[in-house]
Amino acid sequence: MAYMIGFANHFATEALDGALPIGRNSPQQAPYGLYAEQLSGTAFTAPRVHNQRSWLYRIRPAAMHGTFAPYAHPHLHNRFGEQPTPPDQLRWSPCPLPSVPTDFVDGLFTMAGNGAPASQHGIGIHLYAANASMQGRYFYDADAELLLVPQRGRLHIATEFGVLDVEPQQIAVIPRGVRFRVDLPDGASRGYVCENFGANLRLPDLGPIGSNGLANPRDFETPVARYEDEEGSFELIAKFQGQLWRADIGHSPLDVVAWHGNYAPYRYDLRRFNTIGSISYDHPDPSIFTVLTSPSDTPGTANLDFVIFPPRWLVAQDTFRPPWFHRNIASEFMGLVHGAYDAKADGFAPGACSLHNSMTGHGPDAATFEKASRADLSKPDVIADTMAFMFETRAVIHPTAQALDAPWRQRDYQQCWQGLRKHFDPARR
Ligand SMILES: O=C(O)Cc1cc(O)ccc1O
Ligand SMILES: [Fe+2]
Repeated sequence: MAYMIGFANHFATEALDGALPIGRNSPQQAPYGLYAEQLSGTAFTAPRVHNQRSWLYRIRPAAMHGTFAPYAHPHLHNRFGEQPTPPDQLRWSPCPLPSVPTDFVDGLFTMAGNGAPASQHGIGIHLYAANASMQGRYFYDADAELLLVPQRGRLHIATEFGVLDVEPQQIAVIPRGVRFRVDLPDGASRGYVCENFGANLRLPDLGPIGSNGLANPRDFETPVARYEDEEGSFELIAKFQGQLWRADIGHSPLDVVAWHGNYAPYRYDLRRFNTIGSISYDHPDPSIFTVLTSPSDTPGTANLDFVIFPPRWLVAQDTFRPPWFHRNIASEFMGLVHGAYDAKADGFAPGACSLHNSMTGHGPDAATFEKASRADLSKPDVIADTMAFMFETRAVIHPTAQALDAPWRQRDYQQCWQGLRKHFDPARR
């Protein structure tokens, strides 16, 4: 068994029998000559229900590496709102795949974001486009928990805690600080990354839905311990306070032989989401599709909601079934992993993204509106072959200058609503 099941369980796993000390975390001498090390993902004194930490039993402590020096990355940063943020609807075609060897770290491109790592709120939204596995280099993000949404190609993510294999329509979450290496078994690969500077992602409350539904805890998978005992001239890349740093490291930091605790990476297959919708009338708010949420200090007003639009039946009667026209105090960054999105007939291909900021009007394009307002509602409509998602956040999402200037930006995006005809006729009810 390569994975253990459950969301934020207290897991215990060892790659060598007896590597976990029994009955204490920090014995005078840990088994096999391992070093004991705690990794805390919440304040020591966070309420027990939210407290997350793990104990790692490793060949060398995480402190062993050279001095960090800035690592120049041309496209990755957290400087949001440096230039005016337009209230326009924004959309981008899929970003190009690299033409020269590029690994996951070098292939990151910052699209947008809000807040800041220093104040531990907000998010950074990035794309990655890469074609090479990380060779002799390891990465960690001290600023954020990472939500990875592959769109093309699988990711083989070797972490301190074990290995996560994810393919498009699955996601991976790497907690803040966890070191990892990304291998690309399929070559040219692409996807979305959300850096969550705020509270760690958790499952939303279900309220009147009851004790089952949406993303079920059993479907989250955390890797069993696996270690590398390797020495060499390697590189440790850190993201700290919005920029990258590099240090020499003489061994693989993925040297954890055993670990226990509830702060660990996990994966989830979006196709397992239990999608709930209206079986009478009206299209519900998209919060019904929340997979994971990062709460802010204001109840019900998330720092980040990760929302998906999976395959589903539309059966509502006397209802415009696709997403409605709307304006929202929250800001919405969307992507498409697979298939087509039911609010947009054209222009939103897998790998594309869109940004509808606070109070910016948006909704179905003209073609979708015309079709859905005449659809035969006596028949249920099944939306198959689709997997769109949204990073929704309470604060305005500032696109970066490089995103606004990107050649793959669709400067004519607004045109998709210009064909909406005037139907108003005071003589007709
Ligand atoms: O804007 C969008 O396409 C996302 C969205 C979908 C939906 O079903 C309802 C609201 C909403 O913001
Ligand atoms: Fe929306």
